Amino acid sequence: MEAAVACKLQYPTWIESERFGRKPTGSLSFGRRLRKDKAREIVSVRFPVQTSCSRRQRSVFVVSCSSYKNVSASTLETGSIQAPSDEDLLLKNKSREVEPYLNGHSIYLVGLMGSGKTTVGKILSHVLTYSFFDSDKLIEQEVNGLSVAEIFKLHGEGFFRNKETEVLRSLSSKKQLVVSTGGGAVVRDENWDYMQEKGIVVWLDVPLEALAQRIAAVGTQSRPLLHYESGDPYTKAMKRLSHLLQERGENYAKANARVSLEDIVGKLGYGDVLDITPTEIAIEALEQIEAYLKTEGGMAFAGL
Ligand SMILES: Nc1ncnc2c1ncn2[C@@H]1O[C@H](COP(=O)(O)OP(=O)(O)OP(=O)(O)O)[C@@H](O)[C@H]1O
Ligand SMILES: O=C(O)C1=C[C@@H](O)[C@@H](O)[C@H](O)C1
Repeated sequence: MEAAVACKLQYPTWIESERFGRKPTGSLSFGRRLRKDKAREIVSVRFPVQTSCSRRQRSVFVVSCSSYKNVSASTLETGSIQAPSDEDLLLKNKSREVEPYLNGHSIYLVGLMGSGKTTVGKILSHVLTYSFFDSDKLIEQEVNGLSVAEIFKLHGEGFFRNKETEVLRSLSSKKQLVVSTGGGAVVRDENWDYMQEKGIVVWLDVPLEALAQRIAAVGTQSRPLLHYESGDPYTKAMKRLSHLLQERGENYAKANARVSLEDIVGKLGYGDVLDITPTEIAIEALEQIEAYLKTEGGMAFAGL
């Protein structure tokens, strides 16, 4: 067992050096002699063949360990190693390409709750060196630090929507922002006027099943619009989100740019939208923003 633990601690460094030293596919193995019983410990690491279309370099590995006399290997560790530099570099390059077209305009992310507006928004703001704001958080600050769920409960949805419009108005005159908006911000026309005064609106279009899975993973407590449904968190989220998408689908579709996770799966050759990283979504967002800004309407908007 001690030997097993030692392997576990030692191998990540070894795997890393192998990974960069040679193509991380196929399998590798080596052994060493254990001092006490002179048994030979065999360690093997398996890397599957990589898909070349991926924007990231991820190697899934399986580390197993067995003694010489008992060759049935027990798996010590499975996992994946990611080289973030590829994705990060692509993101950086894309942002450099898009910046002149963007010309300082803000980015407003819209989409159903759980679509990743905050997660992706923070990545975009960081790479563009823009300021990040979450409109739900700004509303909470305005209302003495009450949570969105408490605001709904104490003051009602109408009050919350008015605060949301006030917050968007206060941001509308500013440039170089990335704003994660509330899921329902798209329903009021005046909110669109504020968002588009100096900003581009980007819709994160995520399949409902993926949204419901993400929301179920963190629970539905902080999301008051899901409280009316019955069932387990996944079922509650699915029911409510499908209604909301029916109600708001046309509004989301008014966005200047759409980032479809299903399209990304197709582009990158992945099996599932759950395989897409937030950075890959941020890259796609920049690509879609660039495509919009290269249209006649987009160029006129950005003053180019
Ligand atoms: N690409 C992704 N893959 C997996 N999980 C993600 C991804 N993007 C976001 N998540 C997770 O989904 C949850 C919701 O993400 P996030 O808070 O960014 O969404 P949101 O659109 O801002 O939600 P809300 O409008 O409800 O505030 C979080 O737990 C986050 O970690
Ligand atoms: O979809 C919605 O209407 C909402 C989404 C959240 O971001 C919050 O703005 C609030 O819970 C309402």
